[in-house]
Amino acid sequence: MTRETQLAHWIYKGIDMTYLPGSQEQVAAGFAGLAPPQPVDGTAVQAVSLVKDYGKGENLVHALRGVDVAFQRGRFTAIMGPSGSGKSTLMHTLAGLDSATSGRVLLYGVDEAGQGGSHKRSNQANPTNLHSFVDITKLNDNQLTLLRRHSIGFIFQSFNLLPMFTAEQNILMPLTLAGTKPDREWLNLLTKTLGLDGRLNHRPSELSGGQQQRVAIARALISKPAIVFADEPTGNLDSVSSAEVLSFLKRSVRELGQSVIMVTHDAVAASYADRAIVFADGRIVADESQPSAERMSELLTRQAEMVAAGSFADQAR
Ligand SMILES: Nc1ncnc2c1ncn2[C@@H]1O[C@H](COP(=O)(O)OP(=O)(O)OP(=O)(O)O)[C@@H](O)[C@H]1O
Repeated sequence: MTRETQLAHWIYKGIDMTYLPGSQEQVAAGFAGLAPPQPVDGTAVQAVSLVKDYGKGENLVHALRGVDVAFQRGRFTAIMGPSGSGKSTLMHTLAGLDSATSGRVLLYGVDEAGQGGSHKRSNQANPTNLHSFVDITKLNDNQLTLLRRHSIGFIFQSFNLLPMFTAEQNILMPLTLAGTKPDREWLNLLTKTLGLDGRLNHRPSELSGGQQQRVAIARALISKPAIVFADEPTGNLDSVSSAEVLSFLKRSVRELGQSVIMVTHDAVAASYADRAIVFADGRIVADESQPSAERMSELLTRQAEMVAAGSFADQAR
């Protein structure tokens, strides 16, 4: 089982999905004793001095070396960088799938029950209470489960749909597991925007790769999450399906007000984003707005050359 499949299993199928009623007290414990952060207008999620080390002694690896970055609401951000630079670690730590060694991860627009703000009642993702936040590094496992279920959407490279269920059942899975009724209007808007009308009764094996990924996008958006994380969402798709999926991700940001952070190796995929961050050796080394494929290729080539020249070798581990 790959790490990605394990994560998907954990999020959508595993014991972690045992229904837990979302009580105020459960999650409120995660807010106790927190100093207010420096609010950055329009921030969806923010890493503050985020450090992640793996292993110990000779095996110590500094995957994140004190990362400070804020991701805006209603924006599409790409994270790029050479293999092993820390992209997945950042995403997993921001999403509460991996614990931080030190630092904070502030998720904004989430109320004290970890269930998102007033955006839950509208067809837009933007919460009105911009300054309500949770430091997810302070939450326990049950609190993180609730938070992920209600406020975070995930899109994986290998779709991770459940083969025995229809497209509609897969889309509704996060709500089914949470014991929540679907907002039919939102479901209709999502399936229409994603071009899934007429495909809802099909099982994953009856859908193309691109269609399966669009079902996975709808599943990620169905709970109107505060933030959506996409890990190489086009990694298993041909160029036509990739372009389709990236256009839908862009539309979900433009038209549905969603906030998307995508890890990708593909400079063309990054060019669909409003902003692209380049990672190297656990640090941000470039931050581009309105990235072009050419500019991102150039930055990635430069980083690859630095890795090949051993520029990070003295800091390795
Ligand atoms: N569970 C783990 N245990 C030990 N080291 C790990 C673990 N996960 C990641 N690392 C190490 O942390 C560093 C960052 O890894 P990470 O997977 O975040 O990089 P990445 O940029 O996402 O790479 P890729 O593009 O290849 O997926 C690497 O040196 C990696 O070997």
